[in-house]
Amino acid sequence: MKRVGSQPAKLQKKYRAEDDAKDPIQVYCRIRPIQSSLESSCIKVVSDTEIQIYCPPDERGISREGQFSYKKIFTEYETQEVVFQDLGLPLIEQLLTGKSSLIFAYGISGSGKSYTMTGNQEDGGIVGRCFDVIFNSIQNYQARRFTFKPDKLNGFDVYSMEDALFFKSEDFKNNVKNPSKTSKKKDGDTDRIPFNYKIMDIEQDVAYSVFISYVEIYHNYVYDLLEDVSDGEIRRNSKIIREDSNGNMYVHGVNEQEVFNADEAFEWLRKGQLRKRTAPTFLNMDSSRSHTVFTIRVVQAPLDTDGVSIIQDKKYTVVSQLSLVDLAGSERAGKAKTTGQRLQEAGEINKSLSNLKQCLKILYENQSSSNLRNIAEKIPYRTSRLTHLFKSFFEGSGSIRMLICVNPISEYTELLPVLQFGEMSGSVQVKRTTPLRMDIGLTPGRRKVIDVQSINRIPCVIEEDTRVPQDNKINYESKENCFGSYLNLGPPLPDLEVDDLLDNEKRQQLITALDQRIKKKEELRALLITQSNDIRSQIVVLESNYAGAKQEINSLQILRDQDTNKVKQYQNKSFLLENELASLKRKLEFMDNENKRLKSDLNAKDNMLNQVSVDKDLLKQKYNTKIVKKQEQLSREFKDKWKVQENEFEAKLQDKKRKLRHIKNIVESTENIPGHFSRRIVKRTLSDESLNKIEPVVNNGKPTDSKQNEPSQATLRYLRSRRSKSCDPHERWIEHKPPVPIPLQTVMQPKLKKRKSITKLTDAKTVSNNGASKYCLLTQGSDEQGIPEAKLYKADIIQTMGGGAQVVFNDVETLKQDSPLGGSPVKNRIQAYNNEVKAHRGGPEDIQSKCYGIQGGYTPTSRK
Ligand SMILES: Nc1ncnc2c1ncn2[C@@H]1O[C@H](COP(=O)(O)OP(=O)(O)OP(=O)(O)O)[C@@H](O)[C@H]1O
Repeated sequence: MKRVGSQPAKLQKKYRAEDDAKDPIQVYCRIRPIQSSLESSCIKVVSDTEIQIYCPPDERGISREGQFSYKKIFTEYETQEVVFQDLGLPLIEQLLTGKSSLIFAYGISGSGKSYTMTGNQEDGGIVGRCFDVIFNSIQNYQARRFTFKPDKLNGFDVYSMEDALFFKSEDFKNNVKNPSKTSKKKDGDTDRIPFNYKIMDIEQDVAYSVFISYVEIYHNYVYDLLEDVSDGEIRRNSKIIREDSNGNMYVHGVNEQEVFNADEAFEWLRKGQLRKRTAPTFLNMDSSRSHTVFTIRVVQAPLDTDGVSIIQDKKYTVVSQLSLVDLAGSERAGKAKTTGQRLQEAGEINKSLSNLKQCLKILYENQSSSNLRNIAEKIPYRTSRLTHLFKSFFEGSGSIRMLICVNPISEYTELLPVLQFGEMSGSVQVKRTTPLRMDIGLTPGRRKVIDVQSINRIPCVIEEDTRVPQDNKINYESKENCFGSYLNLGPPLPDLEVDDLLDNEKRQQLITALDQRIKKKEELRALLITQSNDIRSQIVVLESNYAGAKQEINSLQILRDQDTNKVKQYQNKSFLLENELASLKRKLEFMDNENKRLKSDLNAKDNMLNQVSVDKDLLKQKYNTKIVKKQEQLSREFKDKWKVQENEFEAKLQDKKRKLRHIKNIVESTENIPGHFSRRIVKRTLSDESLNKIEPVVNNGKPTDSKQNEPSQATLRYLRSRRSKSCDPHERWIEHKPPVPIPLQTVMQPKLKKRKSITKLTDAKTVSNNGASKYCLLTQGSDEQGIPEAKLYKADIIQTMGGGAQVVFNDVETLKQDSPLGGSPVKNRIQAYNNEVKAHRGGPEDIQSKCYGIQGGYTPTSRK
């Protein structure tokens, strides 16, 4: 016989040691629908396996977001059925093949964990659907009630049919005595809608029994929710967790109920839920205050060679379990608004959840490649009952699935750790438990043979009506003998003794009866053949119909799948669009506020600008009046100064006029100077009319010919002029001198004792190598009035460290010939000379030009 399932302890351990394969914890995420249109979601579904959460910008304009990936994301539109098919159904298949699994729902309070795990009457959750699928699948292969009984050590004892019948009668008596302990439907309980799904491919040569238990972990104590206490009884004893001989953890002494159909199991679930501790909080009106663990255990034992009875050997019994855990929600006291007892509960819940997180984290770190030292840190399973109970799962006694439930209206900071924990858990690996097939040497298909023969249906799997007797009355109607008249070949054979064969009459009766039977047999055979043929042809028709229907179903399924996918895509799209719309709305709101703020800023600045311009105008006005006042004051001062200066100039003018008059008098008195006092006189052109007037030279009171009397002419001479050296020495001059000699002091060149004269300065060594300490640059030019002047720019020569010299100018000396009467004597002399030349050539004679002619043109030479 080929068997699928977890094996007896020793065998299992042997196989596990050989098998090092590991699987990651499969993490799913379900998003709860938003209940009010006013609430906005902070979750965006990116794909089937990825979601994004984001946090709207805070007051500093910083927004945050995070992306997480899981095995699958169930959006708010996914139904309970879809969630079950993806999450629960594969685990039921495993369960029936003897493999254990664990599902736990994790999330913040009010995120939909209980809704997903247990659901409600109309829309059952994973637990209820598990019952339906299990019983739909095994209904023809169930063992008689009480064939298996828990041995209190997490195993099961197998009993014979007689023992089972005995236990059954005992149980029946108990139920009759204590009707309150039997579960009854209450008035008002609506009928739940069963989930019609059946696993077809299950092992048939075994008999199955299903046991359920339901515990809660409250304040780190384990309580049995199906404990055999009457409903009014308040307190139950806490249970302890133990390890069985296979290393599996179990709740010692827990009440395991054998159930025969989904309704019965559902009744127990309902009963347990009534006992479960819940309380209203701000986050959830029916908040779980404890972690609950619903365990379904399937016990399987192989049928014997005949396919009739179960092999009563414990070592061939296979037990697998599915634990469905609804964790209490993590909650912040502030948000849940809990106080007193609720606050204490929340503290305990958070403590056990954080230990669960810690265990998985250490498991992950021990497994991760970054753990280079390869030293596994001890995992604190025992710190909390929750992790202690599932220690064996984390160590590889079954597969684990986690469902992260999220409420999209939760805050970013609340969601972040939940989603991070989920993502991290998805990286934790647990040992793979492959269902092992053990050949116990029996022919497969034993049950089928018996079924086909339809003889004596397997007593061990005949199900009696297991329902609780209505009104405590026993229903004695047993199932009808189904073999009926087909096996009756005719009238009964006459009772014969051996001696009766000698009696002809009796022998004839026997022969007739046998003939009738033979005839009946022939008839039956013919009937069988016709019926077989009919059935065959019907089967052929049915098969062809079936093939057609199957094809049609397949094509319909394909169409349905396509439609479903399309619908999903549209749903996702619309969800994304809604999210985008919401975020755009938020942005718009933010921009509106910003706009308003900027407008008010602008207005304030406008007002400020107006104020500033008013201030400016006032200031301008103030300064304008000040300027006007200042101008008036300045013009008054200027007028005063002007008057003073005018008076000064007037005084100076008068003084000059007086001096001129004095000179004039001197000049007029020259007629009395003896003729032999020949002297050089320079005639000046005077601005003063009286001075400009040149009077003719008078000789003894008589006017003389100008040419004749040239040397004795009385002319205005410039007293400081110097005789030019360029005059020809051979010329002979008549010198007309004034009576009083005038000192000649004009020096137009410097007198430098030790000097070197140069005309060009091209080489710096000329200055540096001559041992000179002074430098003089001589320039010659004329001033604004055209009077020639020589300028001496004097400097010190300072020797530098590099062997050069630096010339530092520190003085300017200007040499200029000036006349007390103004004008340029040199210029006048040049003019006079030119006139003289003209006069010599016989041009018009003029006393003034003659005077200049005597003096000759002297151009001061410049020294360099
Ligand atoms: N997918 C869903 N569809 C419709 N309603 C939902 C869904 N998920 C949750 N709800 C509703 O949200 C409410 C809270 O859900 P539930 O009690 O399952 O939260 P919880 O996570 O178990 O909370 P706690 O941890 O406090 O027990 C319930 O009224 C439930 O009906």
